[in-house]
Amino acid sequence: MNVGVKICGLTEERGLDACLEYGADWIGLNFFAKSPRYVMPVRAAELARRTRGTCSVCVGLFVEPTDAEVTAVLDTVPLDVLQLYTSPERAAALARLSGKEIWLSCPVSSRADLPVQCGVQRLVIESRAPKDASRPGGNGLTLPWDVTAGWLAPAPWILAGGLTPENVGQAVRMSDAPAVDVASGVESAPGIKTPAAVKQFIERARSARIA
Ligand SMILES: O=C(O)c1ccccc1N[C@@H]1O[C@H](COP(=O)(O)O)[C@@H](O)[C@H]1O
Repeated sequence: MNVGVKICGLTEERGLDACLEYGADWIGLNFFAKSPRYVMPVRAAELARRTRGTCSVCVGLFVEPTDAEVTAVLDTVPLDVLQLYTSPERAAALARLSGKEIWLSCPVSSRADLPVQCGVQRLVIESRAPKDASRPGGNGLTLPWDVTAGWLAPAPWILAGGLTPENVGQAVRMSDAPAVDVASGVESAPGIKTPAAVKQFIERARSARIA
């Protein structure tokens, strides 16, 4: 099975064009204002429109958003999916409000943290941020990849946290992840993706199970 790839935190065309050229399945736009990868909705709309007519799907990332924040972004940006850092109950409410496909981020540090049920379309299994971190993701931290081996996932899922072109192959093999997500691991600075790293990340994720 082909490993799906999401590249998250795009802020500029050069990085985005690399993601489209090398066939990223999902393009992440970050609407968490405290993130160095935050994009204003008007700018995000320009980037999202560039993906139309390609095979890549646009994902908007939100941290504990209000209804008004989500509605304002959706009024401007043609998003396909909402990736949420919130509770399952709030995710369900935002699914009803937006009518969009919902992904829910699940912070994981051990097997006990893995969800056994799920009311969303996809789970993002991600390293738990340190208590003093300013954001719940995008910190470049890995989780122990073998925690998901043998897990009966209640929904499709994606592995995130500290992935790089150098470690993504081992991460896919150890975790058995069907898809992977990267932000900081393919950047020269927050939000600025390196085309060669994007290419290498996608190639190595895709060939991980063949190697
Ligand atoms: O990237 C951010 O700044 C960010 C801010 C708030 C929540 C999530 C964020 N990023 C997401 O975190 C994971 C892992 O990122 P990394 O590869 O470890 O840098 C990924 O899903 C990003 O989209």
